[in-house]
Amino acid sequence: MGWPNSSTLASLDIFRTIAKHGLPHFENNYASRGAPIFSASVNRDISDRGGLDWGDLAYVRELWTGNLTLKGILNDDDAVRAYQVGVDALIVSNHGARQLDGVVSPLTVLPSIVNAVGDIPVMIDSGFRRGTDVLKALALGASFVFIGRPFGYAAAVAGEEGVKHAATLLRNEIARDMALLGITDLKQLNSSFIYNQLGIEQYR
Ligand SMILES: Cc1cc2nc3c(=O)[nH]c(=O)nc-3n(C[C@H](O)[C@H](O)[C@H](O)COP(=O)(O)O)c2cc1C
Repeated sequence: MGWPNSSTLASLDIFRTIAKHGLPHFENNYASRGAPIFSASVNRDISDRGGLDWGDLAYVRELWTGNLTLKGILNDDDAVRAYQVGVDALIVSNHGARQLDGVVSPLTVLPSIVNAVGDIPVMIDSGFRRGTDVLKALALGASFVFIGRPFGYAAAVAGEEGVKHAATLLRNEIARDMALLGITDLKQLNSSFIYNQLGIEQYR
């Protein structure tokens, strides 16, 4: 198979887009056109999101009619604000504690966020490693639990087989833990499965 000829290339959407708008470029910081996206020798500035605010979320909501999920929520006020803007779901997350030092653990704030915006799915990630971690989050009201780095590590060690193996370990742990808790369906989980040592109101 040879290199596609020019008429094949022109029929590809990506080339039509590049022809019309130029090479893709980051525009989430400044409106001015930055460095080309394909460059080995450029200092990028994609870490400062200080220019983004709730108005941007409202704008995205206006433009995007599909499902909109907002990730990175860690307190009730932000959850309620996002809900009022019209997001369809939230992910309570500190991005794996890889961003701000000293940030709160998502599991700690989950019950209160679920309490604040209970009628949209509230999902969670950051630091979930074992079957019991997943079950704790579900018991505290999470609709879904995401796991990041463990699958990255599994892929690094053994590729697709590694990821399948990691998923199997987790699935087996969850099944065993459910048996140990005496439940047959995840829907049976609720906050009464968590011993509320601190007496936190929203756990009840
Ligand atoms: C290498 C790496 C890059 C990431 N990049 C982003 C990102 O660009 N945006 C984002 O919202 N989260 C990002 N995350 C965070 C993940 O989406 C996710 O929230 C986190 O890995 C979940 O925590 P866990 O890895 O402890 O399971 C990144 C995580 C890793 C490990």
